[in-house]
Amino acid sequence: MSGRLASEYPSWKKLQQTYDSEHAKLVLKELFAQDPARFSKFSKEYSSPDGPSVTFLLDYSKNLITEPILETLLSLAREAQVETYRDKMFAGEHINTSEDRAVLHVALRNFNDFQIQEAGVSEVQGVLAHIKEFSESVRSGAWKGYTGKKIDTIVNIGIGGSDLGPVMVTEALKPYAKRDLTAHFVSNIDGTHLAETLRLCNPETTLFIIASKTFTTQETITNATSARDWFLETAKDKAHVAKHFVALSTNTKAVTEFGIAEANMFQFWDWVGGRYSLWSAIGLSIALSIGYDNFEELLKGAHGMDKHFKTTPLEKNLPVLLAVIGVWYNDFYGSQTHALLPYDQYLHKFADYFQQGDMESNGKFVTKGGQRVDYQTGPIIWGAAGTNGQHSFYQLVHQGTKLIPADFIAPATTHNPIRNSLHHRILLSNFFAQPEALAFGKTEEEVRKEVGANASEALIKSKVFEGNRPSNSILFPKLTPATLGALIALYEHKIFTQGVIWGINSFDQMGVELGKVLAKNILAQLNTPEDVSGHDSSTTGLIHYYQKHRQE
Ligand SMILES: O=P(O)(O)OC[C@H]1O[C@H](O)[C@H](O)[C@@H](O)[C@@H]1O
Repeated sequence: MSGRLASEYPSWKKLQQTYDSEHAKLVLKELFAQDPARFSKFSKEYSSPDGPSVTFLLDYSKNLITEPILETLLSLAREAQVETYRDKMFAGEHINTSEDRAVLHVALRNFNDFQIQEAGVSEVQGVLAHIKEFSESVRSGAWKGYTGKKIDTIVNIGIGGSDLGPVMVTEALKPYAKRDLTAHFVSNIDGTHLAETLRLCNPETTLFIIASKTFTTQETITNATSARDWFLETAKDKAHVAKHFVALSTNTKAVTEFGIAEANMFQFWDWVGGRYSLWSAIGLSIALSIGYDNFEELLKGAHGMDKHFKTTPLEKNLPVLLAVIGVWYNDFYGSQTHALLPYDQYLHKFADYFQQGDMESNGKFVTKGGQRVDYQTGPIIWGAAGTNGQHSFYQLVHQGTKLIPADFIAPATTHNPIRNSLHHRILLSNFFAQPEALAFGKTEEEVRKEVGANASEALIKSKVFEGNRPSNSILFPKLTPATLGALIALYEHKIFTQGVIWGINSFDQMGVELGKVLAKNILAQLNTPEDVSGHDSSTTGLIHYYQKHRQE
């Protein structure tokens, strides 16, 4: 984040030399055989420094690293001044330089530990009190709809960071949810998303939460306006909007212009990045679903991880360890992607969430100083809940030609111990088996023994697992709100650390602008073929084909 090219650091050069001369010798099977203490050297148990108890085990021993390699990776983090930039973030310095903004999601979950000077930070507690009061009144039934009925459905209308966090967390913490308060999330501008959701809603008992930091996002404002039209078809009187629409935003003017009173607005600030905003007012749907106390546990769990990140030496600092190991694969092994594989159905949106969290943060080719990087930055993040992925894409992860580092994530205890936790034991046996299979594979010799003398050479080769495919494993006692908070913060700080090493600004998102501008221009040209101008022949041809075939 200093804006320097990472490839100029002495440790980067050393890592390149190490990779060139040693990577062929980095064989997990041998590394484990040579060192019986490998697991204890390369695993760490996290315990929350204070607040609600959170513990988990991070096992990073199945990575293609040795102690000297890890030391050099940590030196790289030091040369890139990760600690200095971390402290600048926590102090409220404007490290988002292109937008001249502080980056203070840590202030949203700060329970009086960090002293942060920035406008708005002193208002955080007031907004939390507003969230508490409002969510309790909706959940208790004290808040009534326009015909005097209690709210039984909430619809969060938002996109990107104003959608993905609330969806992921409400799904993850469903065991804590009020089951008679149904939560829906509408994000896509495709009218189908709203139409299919409204089919499930009763205007008398539905609360719409319009979530948009800017309150100018085309999808959200269009969906919100259509939802209001739908509501008024039944409710008729505009005065009833106040009981059924609230806004989560930084833009008071646009919210009031939309017709939502300031009293029904939950404020946040420009130093909350969209993809880091679930901890802010954007988390209202979470608080409504799981209750304010659980929402606060989520914040406290994250705060514990913030303290860990802020105070722990780099060699024991879990987000930093994940970050530098990721850099090793991304920049030296040439891995293009990183898979997030939670063995927990409740975490089925975890990878979706971190697609934005990571790829919008670190998908940048220019350093903070404006130089084109000469190395890879953010990986492609993807994944799915286990064991589903095993029956679709794991074939490629095991035997394909690409190296795909993966994080396996699982709870020791399930919220649904059906058949005496039989399901969970089967699930976890897979959680243990997959990293083992990836790391150690199956040799040709082993295959030969198994298939017998008559098997063809081709069959034997096709059954070989080369192994040596790296992974991290994260195992925690149970998926509680605080544990989830800590896990999310773990990845947030991993992303931060990698961004600093790569010298990029992880907190702007210029790359989403061009498409928006072009779409606006095209929208004005869609009516008639004569209006279509200024495009290449492909774009023109596509628009003309649409104009010929649409039925509206
Ligand atoms: O919350 P909003 O202002 O509506 O923004 C919603 C989303 O849209 C933008 O395009 C950004 O890329 C995202 O970072 C943001 O989360």
